Amino acid sequence: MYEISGLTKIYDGKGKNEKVHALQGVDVVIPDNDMLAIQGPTGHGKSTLLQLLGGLDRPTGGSLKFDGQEMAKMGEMSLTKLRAQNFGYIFQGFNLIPTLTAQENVETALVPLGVSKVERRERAAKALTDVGLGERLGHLQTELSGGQQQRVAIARALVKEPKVILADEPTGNLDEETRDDIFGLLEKLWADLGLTVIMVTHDSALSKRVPRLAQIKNGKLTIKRESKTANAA
Ligand SMILES: Nc1ncnc2c1ncn2[C@@H]1O[C@H](COP(=O)(O)OP(=O)(O)OP(=O)(O)O)[C@@H](O)[C@H]1O
Repeated sequence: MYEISGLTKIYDGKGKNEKVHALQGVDVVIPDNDMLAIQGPTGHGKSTLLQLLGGLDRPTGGSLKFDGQEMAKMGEMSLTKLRAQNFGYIFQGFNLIPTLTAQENVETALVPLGVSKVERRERAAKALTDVGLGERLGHLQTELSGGQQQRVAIARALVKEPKVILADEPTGNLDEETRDDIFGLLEKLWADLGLTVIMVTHDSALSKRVPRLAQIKNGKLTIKRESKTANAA
C-alpha cells in the first residue's frame, strides 16, 4: 500500500535558476490490489509520479510511504532492494534488448535479485507461458509483433513476482484490437495474482475500464472515480 502526502518534485529547468514544479503536493492512498489509471494533459506530471512510485527517482518534498517505509528517506541500497523485490515496470516502447531472445530479456529482471541461472531460465519460461508466449521463448524482438513484444515486457515485469506493476502508456504503441488484448491480460493478472496495478494512460477506452481513475493537472492529483476496493480501504 502507498500512503502519499504533500508529494512534490521540482526539476532543474533549462535556464539558470529555472525550476520545473512537476508535482505540487500530491495526496493519495493506493491500497493493495488497487487498479488505478492516471490521466492528464501532457507535461502535467504523470510520468514523474510513476517514476517516484517505482523508486526510480526521488521526491523533492512530502511523504511517499510504501508498506510503511518512507521511500523519500531510504538509502540507495535499500531503495534498490525495494525496487527489485516489489516493483515491475512496463513502458510504452517495451524497452526490450534487441540482441536478446524473449526468454533472455525476461531473465534480465532476475539478475539483480541474485537468482541462479537455472532458476532464471525456469521462471522466465513460466512467466512467458503465463502471458501466452510459451511457444516464442527463443524469438528476438524483430521476430515478434507489437502485442507480443508488450507481452514479453509484461512477463519481464512479472517474473520477479512483484507486488506492484507500474505501467507508462502500456497500450500506447498498439492498435485497437491488440490494446484490448493487452489490457485484458493485465486485468487477468491483476485479478489472479492480487497485484496492485498503476498505469498512466491517454487512452479513454482504457480509462473507462479501470476500477479507479485519477487525473493529474498542474502537478496535482484528483480522484475522478473510486473503486469499491478503494472505498473499503
Ligand atoms: N528529468 C527532467 N528534467 C527536467 N524537467 C523534467 C524532467 N522530467 C520531466 N520534466 C518536466 O516535468 C514536467 C512533468 O513531466 P512528466 O513527464 O511527468 O509529464 P507527463 O504528464 O507524464 O507528460 P506526457 O503525457 O507528455 O508523458 C514537464 O514540464 C517536463 O518537461
